[in-house]
Amino acid sequence: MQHVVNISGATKRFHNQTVIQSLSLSLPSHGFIGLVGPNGSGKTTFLRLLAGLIRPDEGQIQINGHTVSRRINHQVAYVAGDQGLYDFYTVQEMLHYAAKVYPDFQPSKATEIIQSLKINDHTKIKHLSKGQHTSLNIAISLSRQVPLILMDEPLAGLDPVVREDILKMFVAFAEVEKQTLIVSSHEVSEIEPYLDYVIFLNQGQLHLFASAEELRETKGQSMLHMMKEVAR
Ligand SMILES: Nc1ncnc2c1ncn2[C@@H]1O[C@H](COP(=O)(O)OP(=O)(O)OP(=O)(O)O)[C@@H](O)[C@H]1O
Repeated sequence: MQHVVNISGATKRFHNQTVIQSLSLSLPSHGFIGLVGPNGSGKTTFLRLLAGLIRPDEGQIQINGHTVSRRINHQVAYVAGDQGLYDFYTVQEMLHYAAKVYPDFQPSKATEIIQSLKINDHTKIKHLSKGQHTSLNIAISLSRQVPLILMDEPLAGLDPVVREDILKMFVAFAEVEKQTLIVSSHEVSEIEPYLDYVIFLNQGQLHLFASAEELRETKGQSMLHMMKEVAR
């Protein structure tokens, strides 16, 4: 199997707290991966390490053979909260900006996604609802031809209708046959049906990395159930 991510013995500490502990893991070069684990298990830190926003104190992280640093953003799209959009732009101006900044950006795909979301592209970013704001941010990432897309809790704080729209957007527009999409979520049962693989973190350690199908068949229990067991 080809791997897009190779992590070997990665450890990350903040002050004296070890947040990611001797983590080793290789991730396939395509598929939808759910990153789950109890609060404080290190999910955000894990994604920030992959995005090159922070460095491991020990160990190695490589994406397609390149050691991760801030310059890795030509290989990685990263979505976290409200970051990345400029309030004073219209949606259309934001897409033009993305096309300038990211050589891999596909404007026609972005336009198609925006239309499917029924967002008017003349609207100023600051006038978008929270759901539209998040959806636009995700749409921009899904329009990049990068091997790895990372999303930190993209469903957090959104109502069920918007969450479902975002999940539909993943299904319709993520190119999981040639890209790897990693999405962290507390809403495990909500994303579970869409997943190809699951990364389970607990107290900064890799509890489990497995194919979702295998888990459903062999464990015969839901991921939510497993997460509750681990958190106990
Ligand atoms: N920049 C930082 N400085 C100090 N401590 C940090 C920093 N970032 C994370 N931590 C600590 O690392 C631990 C893991 O945090 P992280 O946000 O990675 O977990 P998480 O699994 O994403 O949590 P949640 O599910 O609550 O969002 C927490 O105890 C947190 O306080």
